[in-house]
This record gives sequence, C-alpha cells and structure tokens, in this order.
Amino acid sequence: MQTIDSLDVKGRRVLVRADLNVPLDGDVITDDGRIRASVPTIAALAERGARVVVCAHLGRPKGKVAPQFSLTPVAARLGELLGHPVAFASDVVGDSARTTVDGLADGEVALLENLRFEPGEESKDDEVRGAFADRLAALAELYVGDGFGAVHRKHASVYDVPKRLPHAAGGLVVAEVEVLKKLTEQPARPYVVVLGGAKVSDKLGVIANLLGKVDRLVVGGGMAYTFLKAQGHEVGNSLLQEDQLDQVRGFIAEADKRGVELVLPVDVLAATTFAEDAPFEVVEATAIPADREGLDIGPKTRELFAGKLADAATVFWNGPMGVFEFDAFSGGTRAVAEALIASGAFTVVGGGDSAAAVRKLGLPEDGFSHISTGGGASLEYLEGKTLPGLAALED
Ligand SMILES: Nc1ncnc2c1ncn2[C@@H]1O[C@H](COP(=O)(O)OP(=O)(O)OP(=O)(O)O)[C@@H](O)[C@H]1O
Ligand SMILES: O=C(O)[C@H](O)COP(=O)(O)O
Repeated sequence: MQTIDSLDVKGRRVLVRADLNVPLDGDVITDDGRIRASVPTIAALAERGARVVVCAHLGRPKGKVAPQFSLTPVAARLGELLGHPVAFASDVVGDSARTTVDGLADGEVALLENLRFEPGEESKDDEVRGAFADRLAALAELYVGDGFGAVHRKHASVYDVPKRLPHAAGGLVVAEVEVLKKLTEQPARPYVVVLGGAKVSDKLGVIANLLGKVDRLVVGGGMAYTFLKAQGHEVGNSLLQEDQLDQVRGFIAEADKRGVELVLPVDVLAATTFAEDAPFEVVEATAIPADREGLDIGPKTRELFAGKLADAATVFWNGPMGVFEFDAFSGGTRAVAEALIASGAFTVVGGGDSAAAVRKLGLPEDGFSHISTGGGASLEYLEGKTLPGLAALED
C-alpha cells in the first residue's frame, strides 16, 4: 500500500474516508476515540496544503436521511481537535457538498454529511454503488483510505472510490494493519479470542475461520445467548440470533472436533427490562427466566473468564461482556479488561464500543498492547479474509 507520503497534495482536493462512527447520547459524543484516531492523517494532509474533504458514516440509517445520525456534532468535535473550524456540508454529494468543497482554501478541512444517508453507499448493486462513487470521486482529485473500522465493508466510499482516484492508505490504516498482522503470523500460544458485543449476526460469521486459528474461544456479551440457546437452554428475552442457531450448533461441534476450548457464561445478570435501573438477579446461564434478559456476565463467569485469560500469550478481544453503558451492567466488561491487563500477554482490543468501554471504565489504555478502532474489521482481518477497503488501496 502507498502511504500519504507518496501523494503530492498541495493545493489539491483530497477525499479522506475516515471512520467517525462514535457513540452518541442525543447529540453528545460519549467517546471521541475514533475522531482522535483520525486526526493525525487529516492534520498531516492539511499541514501539507491539501484541501481536505473528510467523508464518514454514523450508525446505520440505511440509505435515508435521519437527523439523529447527522455528523454535525462530529464536525464540531473534529474542529476542536484540529484546532481549526471544519466546514460542514449538509449533504453528501449535493449542492452543499460541492459549494463547501469549492470554498476550501489550501490547508482547510471540510466534512460531508453521513455517507449512509445515500442509498448508493451500501448498495449491493455494483452499478448503483458505482454511480454514487462517481459523484463522490468528482468532489476530489486524490483519495486517502483511513477508516480502518470500515475496511471490511464493500461500500462505495471504501471500495469503489479508490478505483476512480489516485489513492493511498492513511496513517491509521497502516498502523492498524501492522499490529494485526502480528496476530496472523504465528501468534504466541495459547492464543485466546474473546467475543462479545451486540453485532451478533455479523460476528458469528467470523467464528468458522477463527476456529482454525485459536486455542480458546471465550464468548460473552450479547453473543453468548445464541450459543446457550443452541445448547438447548432457555434465554428469556436476551439478545438472540434465532436464524443462526444451526450455524452455531455447527461451530460448537467444530470446536470440539478441532480441540478448541469454547468457554461460555455459567451465570448472568438477568434484568426485567433493558434499562439503567432495571431490577436484576444473578441466575445460572442455563436457567434464565422467560421474562428476563441477560445484560451482563455474572460473578462466577467473570472468575471463569479471568482464569481462561491468565495463561494466555496472545489475546484478541472484541465486544463488551455486557451493557457497559449502564453502570450496573459494566462489571463483566471491567473484569475481562482487567484480566487482559493482568495476563502479561500480547493483548489487542478491537471495536468502537470495546475501546470506548475501556476508557469509560477508567482503565489504562497503555495496559493493552494495542487498542484497535475496528471491531468487525479487525475480526475479519484475523480470519485471513481479503478486506475490500484494503484490497482497493493495494491495487
Ligand atoms: N447482553 C447484552 N445485551 C444487549 N447488548 C449488549 C449485551 N452485551 C453487550 N451489549 C452491547 O454491545 C454493544 C457493542 O457491541 P459491538 O458488536 O458494536 O462492539 P464493538 O466493539 O463496537 O465492535 P464494532 O467496532 O464492530 O462495532 C454495546 O453497546 C453493548 O451495550
Ligand atoms: O462500528 C464499526 O464497526 C464500524 O464503524 C463499521 O460500522 P458498521 O458495522 O455499521 O458497518
């Protein structure tokens, strides 16, 4: 991959695809880690006299304009972190985008509105995606791919635009790939992967490949209930991917066949509703009452998981163990994070919310070998898959 050093950017419009998908509470950014991680590349281009046009997605508005997914608060925060105001276009490739980009002087930065307001961005139809990519590419003369958290998506801004413009990888993408590569090339063993979080359907898909690479797979968070159900247990109202139960039964059998130790929760905090102050009780993972949902791993599970991390030499962790945004259900995530720190292993934490959890819980970021901005992206990288956004940058 070419780096931004190879581009002559002075006086030229450079489209930077960043991952600015940050957690929001209303219009308040609750963790700005991904914005901070994107600043060095944007600042370096601006300092070299580029007219920087940043594009990014926020949430999953599915091709429609939805004000709660506007990047407006992100533009303000990006400006604060850069120390210069960021011009904000109220659309992606329309009049506002063109006027905003035309108004940029050398060294100035603009941010376009949420890419996913446009149906072309995520379309599975190559022509529809391509037509949108043409319009996006027309805004700039050069392209820099720096949204590591989205490189696993075959989306217009990630995959198609670099085919239309001279391109390079941004510093964040280069740094992320360098660390994750170490995990794919002879990781020190035991190699343990810990999975949690809520993007169950996306992330179940990575398990088949990971089973051929890891020694132990620890599953908590919203991921665990599909496993428990697949084993025949009732999970009440817990997060469940009903249509993937057969697939998960296959993983359980495959793990057994390959001698990969699969570790699941033995107890959970079962709450009456999904709320900060919901009444809850600790129940066996095999006996979750029908009217309750598991919002965190229980005390016995925290101890069990910590034990499974103590002898690890390499750990990759993606996905919180519970709804850490609610204090009452953050203990499991804290326990796993602390066990990683205590392990002395080469530890990589991946994912927007996983990294946000580490910071929210006040844990030292330097307690981990690397905190990746990508969750799904880093998991797919570890599977050994060709990621569309990286392949496009290599071409
Ligand atoms: N038991 C649970 N029930 C419901 N939600 C859960 C549960 N455990 C964790 N979560 C939620 O999972 C979310 C994070 O999951 P997610 O898969 O998005 O992880 P991530 O680190 O952000 O990865 P990515 O970067 O791929 O988005 C958090 O918002 C958390 O509240
Ligand atoms: O949060 C993430 O993992 C990235 O920003 C990608 O988001 P997505 O899973 O909605 O494509």
